[in-house]
Amino acid sequence: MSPRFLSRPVTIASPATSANLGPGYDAMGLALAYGDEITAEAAGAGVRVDVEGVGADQLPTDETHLVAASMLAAFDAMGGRPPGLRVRCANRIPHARGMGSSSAAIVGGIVAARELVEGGARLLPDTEALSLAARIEGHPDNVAAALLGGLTIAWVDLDVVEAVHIPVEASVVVFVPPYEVSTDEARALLPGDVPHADAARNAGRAALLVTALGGRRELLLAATQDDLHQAYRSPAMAESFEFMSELRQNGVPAVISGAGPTVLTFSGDAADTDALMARSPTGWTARALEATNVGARRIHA
Ligand SMILES: Nc1ncnc2c1ncn2[C@@H]1O[C@H](COP(=O)(O)OP(=O)(O)OP(=O)(O)O)[C@@H](O)[C@H]1O
Ligand SMILES: N[C@@H](CCO)C(=O)O
Repeated sequence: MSPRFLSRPVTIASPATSANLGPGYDAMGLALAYGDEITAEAAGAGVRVDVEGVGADQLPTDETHLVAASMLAAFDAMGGRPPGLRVRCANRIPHARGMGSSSAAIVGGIVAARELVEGGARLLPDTEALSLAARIEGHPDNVAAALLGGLTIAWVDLDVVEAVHIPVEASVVVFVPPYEVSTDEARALLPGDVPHADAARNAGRAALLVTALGGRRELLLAATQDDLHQAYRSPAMAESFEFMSELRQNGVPAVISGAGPTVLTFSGDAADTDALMARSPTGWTARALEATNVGARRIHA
């Protein structure tokens, strides 16, 4: 039976996310208090998307737009689509930089669709929304953090994606370079196999990271060491890899954010944050951000 669509527009705030956090490749994600807003309404006929901010004049304006496509997939999962859909995106998350722009679009779209359907939360609960979002994105780490907020650890059993949400307090600085690297390009650089010793080391560091982010800040440098993906990807992001390595040599817990090329550091008090911001390479944008324990959510109507 086709669902009943609500007539009022909804606005969703969808957070940026940093995946991997060093050793947690394809599993760990952290939601950041910075993001995009999506306003959507089941109205008119056909699909129309307006974009302001990042991606305006570049992104499609029809049903192939990632937010619209994710909304349509969510409507299908809930039993049917409305005759028309109007979407307005106010984008702040930079694209193809490793800050989870595609996950914010996918999860924001799914949550918007859910809010436009009577009983949407029952028809598409978080458990199912997460698997749907991960299917669209191709891996679960960013979408889990975008949906649930906080620090998330996601895993996949057959086709079902599950995740735990761990509330955290964390301050970070993101250093966004002026160049893009798409996730597809960064994933294509990874080898099919890795040495057993590297995998074993990563497992230990990822486990340690949960404790480090739980308050044992002195462990963060050791806990963010990665041997599975960052170095393999360095040919596509040489400046980022070099900057991250230099920071780590100076004792700063720095990682490549997501699939890169943004570099993320965990920071301490305001003075530490200011000192880190001052190290931003010329032409890059440094931003001090807090983690948020809230995922994509309705903020108006
Ligand atoms: N708000 C958006 N609206 C529509 N399409 C988007 C939006 N954000 C991202 N995209 C699409 O996703 C692409 C970027 O996705 P990609 O997975 O390569 O990087 P990312 O999500 O920014 O980084 P990462 O996954 O490493 O954190 C963009 O080039 C665009 O095609
Ligand atoms: N785990 C993913 C995150 C980027 O979306 C990767 O590193 O490719």
